[in-house]
Amino acid sequence: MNDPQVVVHRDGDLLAAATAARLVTRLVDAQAARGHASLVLTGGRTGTAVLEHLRALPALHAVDWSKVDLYWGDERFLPANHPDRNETQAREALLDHLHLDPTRVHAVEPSDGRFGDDPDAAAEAYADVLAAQAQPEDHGAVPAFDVFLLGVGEEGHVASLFPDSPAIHESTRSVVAVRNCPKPPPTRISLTLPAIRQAREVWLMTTGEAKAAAVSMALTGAGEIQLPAAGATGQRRTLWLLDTTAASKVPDLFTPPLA
Ligand SMILES: O=C1O[C@H](COP(=O)(O)O)[C@@H](O)[C@H](O)[C@H]1O
Repeated sequence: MNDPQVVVHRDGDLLAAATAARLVTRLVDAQAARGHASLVLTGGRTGTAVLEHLRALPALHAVDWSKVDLYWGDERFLPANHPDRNETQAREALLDHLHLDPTRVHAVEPSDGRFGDDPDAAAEAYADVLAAQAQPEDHGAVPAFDVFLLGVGEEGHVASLFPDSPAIHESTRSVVAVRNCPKPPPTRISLTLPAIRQAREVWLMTTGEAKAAAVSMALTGAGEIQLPAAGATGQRRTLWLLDTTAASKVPDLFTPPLA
């Protein structure tokens, strides 16, 4: 497994702007290599801020967005177009302003969708979507995503994998229904750690003093059951993108002083 890399930005706005620029470069490189790219989106404040910055970036159009497969690492299980759905927020922040191929936008079923109010059926259907997109060279039940974006909760959750919840113990399925979440809404759909770990690159992004303890523990040997962010790693790269306050408890080893 690769060692995590840590990049610290002066504040949250700069972090979101720099991550947006980094994302354009990564997607352009993937398309140059294979003709297409894949990106897993996250909900939450930092994830949405990155998409807003992307929208304003002139280099945005260096990416051929019609050849980007978009997925969500987790979704709040709510009716279609609900303002709290991660999909709705991503569409408003960026996706509605791009020329996407709708067949490459892989959203999680809403609670008033094909499976009605049955999160297990919606989770199973999303696992089928991911399996259908996985290529033999991906060696797994989900695609080897180019970039998997993740926010990090104060208690160390990533996607909708909360500490010591049934979902964080999942070792075979790629997508699960999550109930009784400590953060509203209580019912969600989430990719699991085995699915996250299929990604080429995992980028964990967070800001603020309230996240500092979780970030520090994840980087210094916490177990993934108690601190799910500790188990979110990429095949080629695991990148922590932080502002100075979220990084304030990270040992110097990870954040060498600038030359
Ligand atoms: O509810 C969620 O929260 C996390 C973290 O959000 P943040 O606002 O603290 O950045 C997010 O990663 C997840 O996708 C989302 O469903």
